[in-house]
Amino acid sequence: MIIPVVDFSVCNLSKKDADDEELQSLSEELKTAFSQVGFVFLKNSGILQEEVERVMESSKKFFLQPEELKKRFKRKSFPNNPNHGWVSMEAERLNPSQPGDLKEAFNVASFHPDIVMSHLIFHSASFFQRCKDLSLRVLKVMAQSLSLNPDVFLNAHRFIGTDENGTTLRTLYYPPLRSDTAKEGQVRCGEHSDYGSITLLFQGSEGLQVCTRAGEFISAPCIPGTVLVNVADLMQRWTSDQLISVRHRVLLPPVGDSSTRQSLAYFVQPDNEALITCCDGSNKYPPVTGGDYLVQRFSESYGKK
Ligand SMILES: O=C(O)CCC(=O)C(=O)O
Ligand SMILES: [Fe+2]
Repeated sequence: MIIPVVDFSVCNLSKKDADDEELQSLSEELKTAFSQVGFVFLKNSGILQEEVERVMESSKKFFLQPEELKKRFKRKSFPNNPNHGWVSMEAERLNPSQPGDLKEAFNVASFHPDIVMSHLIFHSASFFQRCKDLSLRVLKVMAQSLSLNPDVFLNAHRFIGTDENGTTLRTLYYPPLRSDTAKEGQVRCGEHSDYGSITLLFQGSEGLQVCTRAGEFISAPCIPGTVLVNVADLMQRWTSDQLISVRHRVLLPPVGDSSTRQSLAYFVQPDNEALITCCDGSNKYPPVTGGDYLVQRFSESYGKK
């Protein structure tokens, strides 16, 4: 199995409307990718490599600062949005059965005026908007690909970028490390599937592994200029398992490799109040609101140590 590369030109961010015929083949390609692999690379989305690099560079400056300074931005210290802020090394375990992940992260989840406008947030605010625009385009084609009302997913994503919606731009920093000093079972990012509707991922270098339907992990290549999009758990539930949310992880670097790794993940979440019911009317899963589902999933990855 390989992750397909699909040309998103017809819905490129610089374009207004797509031609129906061209949309038809794009939606078929997306449906095949999302129902069989769960992941797809989009090329010609409109988001440029320079934009990605700018956010990664300003993020790196933030992460290289002394711990004392970063602590001032700690996650859970922003009253408007408890998810906003810095996540320190080993604070999070995406696979709760393993030790804490060897990564740092900064969640950009709120743009409230009283949130300190650091350099990082300044660059990430415009990137957040670009990712929002792209996500809405992807969600629309996804609905079309399942022969649903094209607005069915969009109607539940009206408040991205406000405190009524949990969508987060997460900048991830995996510092250099010696694999032989890691704890037993410890990795850079534990095996997990994402929580929300879809995730956009921009990798600075290779390292991500994706689980196939046969249960083996394959390495996702790093293809500059593309965006890797995956289906997340709530979308799988919403589509009664027609689209699949698959597990993925980032292992330790090979022995002797002391490079840093960076990535940007844009986790798209439905609005807190949006009620997610199986779109085929099957009621295979009970309805749940976007907000309740997210709170439940967060409690698992930051749970008891
Ligand atoms: O860093 C990566 O490439 C993946 C990170 C990831 O899967 C996540 O944070 O959910
Ligand atoms: Fe993930």
